[in-house]
Amino acid sequence: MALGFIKKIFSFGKKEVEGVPVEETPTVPGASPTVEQVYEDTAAQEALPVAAETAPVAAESVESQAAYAEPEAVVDEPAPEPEILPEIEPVIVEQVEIAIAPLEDPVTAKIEAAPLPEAVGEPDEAAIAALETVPEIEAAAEEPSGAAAELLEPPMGERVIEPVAIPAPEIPAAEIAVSIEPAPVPVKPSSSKVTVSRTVEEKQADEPLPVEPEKRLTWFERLRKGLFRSSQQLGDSIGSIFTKRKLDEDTLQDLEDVLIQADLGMETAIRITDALSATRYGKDISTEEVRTIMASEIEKVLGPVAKPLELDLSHKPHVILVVGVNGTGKTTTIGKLAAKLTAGGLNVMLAAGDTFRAAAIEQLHIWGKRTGAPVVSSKLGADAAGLAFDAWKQAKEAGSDVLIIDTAGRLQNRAELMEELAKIVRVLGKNDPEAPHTVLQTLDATTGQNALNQVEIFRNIAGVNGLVMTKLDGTARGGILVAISAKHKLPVYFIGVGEQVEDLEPFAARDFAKAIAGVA
Ligand SMILES: Nc1nc2c(ncn2[C@@H]2O[C@H](COP(=O)(O)OP(=O)(O)OP(=O)(O)O)[C@@H](O)[C@H]2O)c(=O)[nH]1
Repeated sequence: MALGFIKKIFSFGKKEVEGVPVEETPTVPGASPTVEQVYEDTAAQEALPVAAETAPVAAESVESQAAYAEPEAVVDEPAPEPEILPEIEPVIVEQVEIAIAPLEDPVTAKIEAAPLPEAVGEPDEAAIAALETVPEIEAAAEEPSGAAAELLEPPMGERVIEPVAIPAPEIPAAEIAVSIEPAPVPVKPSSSKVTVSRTVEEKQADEPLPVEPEKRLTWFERLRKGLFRSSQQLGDSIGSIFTKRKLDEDTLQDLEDVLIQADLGMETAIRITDALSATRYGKDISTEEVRTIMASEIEKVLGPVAKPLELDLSHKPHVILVVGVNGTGKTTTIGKLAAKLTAGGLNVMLAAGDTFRAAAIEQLHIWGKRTGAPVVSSKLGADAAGLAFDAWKQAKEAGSDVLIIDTAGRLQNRAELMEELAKIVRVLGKNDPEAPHTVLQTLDATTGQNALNQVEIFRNIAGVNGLVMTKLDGTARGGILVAISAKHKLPVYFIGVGEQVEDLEPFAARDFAKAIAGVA
């Protein structure tokens, strides 16, 4: 990849959603295709290296790769789920009254083979029961006395043929349908009734068809679903404010309170109420109109921060340090991001800077295998800053384009841990005064107001210069991102909308604003 001192900007463009125009990604003439171009190529996406076998062999210098050469099972091959089979219970569907004739002719039972959906697997008790009963019925018919007499002249006036277990291998139950037909037998005139459970055949007709695997929602559907609850609550509150009331000082004040409660922040709340009063003061206004103006104002706040991630590849490696509170999705985001970058043809190296948790190191190795990115790690409890320093050297030697460093999650109020983070930043600067070039903070969308404080402190300590909001597919409260954007104006590069490798999407202001406001 031609680099030199040319500053190449790699940006991840936005896909057009519901009529939103695609933003053009600036490219340098003659430069290699941008990540956006490659990423948007579906074939390239599909060719995303996932299996460990497709991963290039990690650099020899990478420590502990051997230690993490786990069995295949560690990587993302889920064990096949046992088939969930519809349980068929014997049900007496219909009672058939049969006049029993003298026992001259046999009562027959017929077994028919009929293909069933694959989903049926276990031997059906009623089918087995009926099959088991056949020889008994036939035998009884040949010998009218004894067993037949018992079967055909039930003492209680009703008879249910009882199931008897038979060995499954002899009867491929998945392919058997059984019907027991009392006719064509001349039967004994009698008031006796035989109740036949025509269970299996009848029941099959009622059985649900094989269920198709659930269709995965698109990222935008997951975003909407994640924000649905909060946008619905917002809509309900707005509806209750404006029912039979005009837009006046009181309703505007009530609306402002509701918007603040939805984490949108004072600044944006005032912005929305100002926009409303400018055009609709003293008039009736519907919830839909309020929602539409709200979406438009939120988009104005988010538009300037919805930016593609820029990689300055005149620095080799471009260092991305990923920081944030515990469990906000740092490691997962690193894995997703590495997948995007490697799919775009970049050489990526990962560094397991969370030296506190063995599971975190292991998790990063798994992502490394999936994405074909070598992972630098050290033993548990090692100095994280030292690890970051070594990782940079190894990335330099290996000619990596990008080094992504994971860090231990920490609460922003843990001074000693925050100091450790500051040390990582300082140490990286010894190798390359401008490193880390990108300090990415992950924010959990299910967190409310606290996220504002998290950004404040991580920004001061580690120089955060970009954000990723994760878990927007959960029960998310996305409003806080609006407040953070209004206050910090930090670029928001991506949103996380699931746990899978492909569930990282470029942040699109209009989509997000509409999802929060609940506008179609
Ligand atoms: N639903 C959903 N889950 C996510 C998303 N991103 C991360 N997660 C999950 O959140 C959990 C925590 O993610 P991690 O990547 O381990 O978070 P972390 O910040 O590295 O955690 P620590 O190392 O403990 O600080 C995991 O179960 C992830 O699968 C997302 O966008 N959507």
